[in-house]
Amino acid sequence: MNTPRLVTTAAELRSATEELLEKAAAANSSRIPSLALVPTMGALHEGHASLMGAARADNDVVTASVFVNPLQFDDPADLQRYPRTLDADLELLGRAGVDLVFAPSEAEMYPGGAPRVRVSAGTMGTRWEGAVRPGHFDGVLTVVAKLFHLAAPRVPARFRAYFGQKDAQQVALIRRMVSDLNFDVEVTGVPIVRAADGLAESSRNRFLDAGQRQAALVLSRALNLLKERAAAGRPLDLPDAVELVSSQPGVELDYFEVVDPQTLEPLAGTAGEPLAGTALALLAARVGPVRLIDNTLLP
Ligand SMILES: Nc1ncnc2c1ncn2[C@@H]1O[C@H](COP(=O)(O)OP(=O)(O)OP(=O)(O)O)[C@@H](O)[C@H]1O
Ligand SMILES: CC(C)(CO)[C@@H](O)C(=O)[O-]
Ligand code: BAL
Repeated sequence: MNTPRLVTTAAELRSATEELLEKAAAANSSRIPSLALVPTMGALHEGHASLMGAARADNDVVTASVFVNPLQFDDPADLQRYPRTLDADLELLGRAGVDLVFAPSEAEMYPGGAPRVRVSAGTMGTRWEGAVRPGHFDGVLTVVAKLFHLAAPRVPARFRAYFGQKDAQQVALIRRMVSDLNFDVEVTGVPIVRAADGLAESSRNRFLDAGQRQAALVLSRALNLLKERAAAGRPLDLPDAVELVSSQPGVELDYFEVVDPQTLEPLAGTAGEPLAGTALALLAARVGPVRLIDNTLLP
């Protein structure tokens, strides 16, 4: 097993990145090396391992960050109980072949306290997850912008960043930020990893008991139903899928919509007509102590 190098300050991250990129450039002088950044909040699982695997397959140097970003939590209790498991995370990152782990303290990331100037996610960040967690996406984009600046190569290299499709609204917003604000980074979205029972892997799944987990399976079942209908060219009948979830005891639906995958605007005609083109079905629900999100691309 490779042991990743753990750095906790911006200065260490910069010099370790430069050293690894120079080594990669010397080992293969026929092309410029590539650097991958995989941002996480830790408590890593198979979903994260898949992100690391995608980054490892395509790049010379892979950096993962582990930072529970207080700016993106609107609920202090959620922030306080967010699982922090750095030792186990380092083991997983080692097995995944990650080179460098950036795990800064809050004081390192926000030396002056909460930043007064932030990236605004605009109206795209006030829908769906943003409606339920006000300010969440401003917090996400602000920390991601900072991580891009901190991790970016300062020697010639391609720079790529990897995010999971599980957080589909987050990936769409990060892509918009990169294009609207001219960040020099290529964004890759990695498919959702699910447990054998169909539940999308999430750090928060550990808070579900067996009955709650069983109830939560209705979410992926409802998304699959839409996927099957879309693949067969049949009307989606979204209200029927919404009813399937709403009638499951123990599951409280926050939203369930079919939207444009880039703009996240709702698509018309999701009840009676077959789908024209591609779409994203996305939902969030509260199950026992946790909020779960899930989505699928259609068809
Ligand atoms: N099941 C999954 N499949 C693919 N990517 C995932 C999965 N779970 C998380 N990711 C991705 O990993 C990155 C880090 O996510 P994060 O650390 O918030 O994990 P998480 O499990 O989504 O946590 P939580 O759901 O509790 O917030 C994000 O880009 C996220 O989309
Ligand atoms: C992208 C991210 C690491 C920013 O804190 C977080 O939102 C996450 O883990 O998805
Ligand atoms: N993966 C999204 C991080 C959060 O729930 O804050």
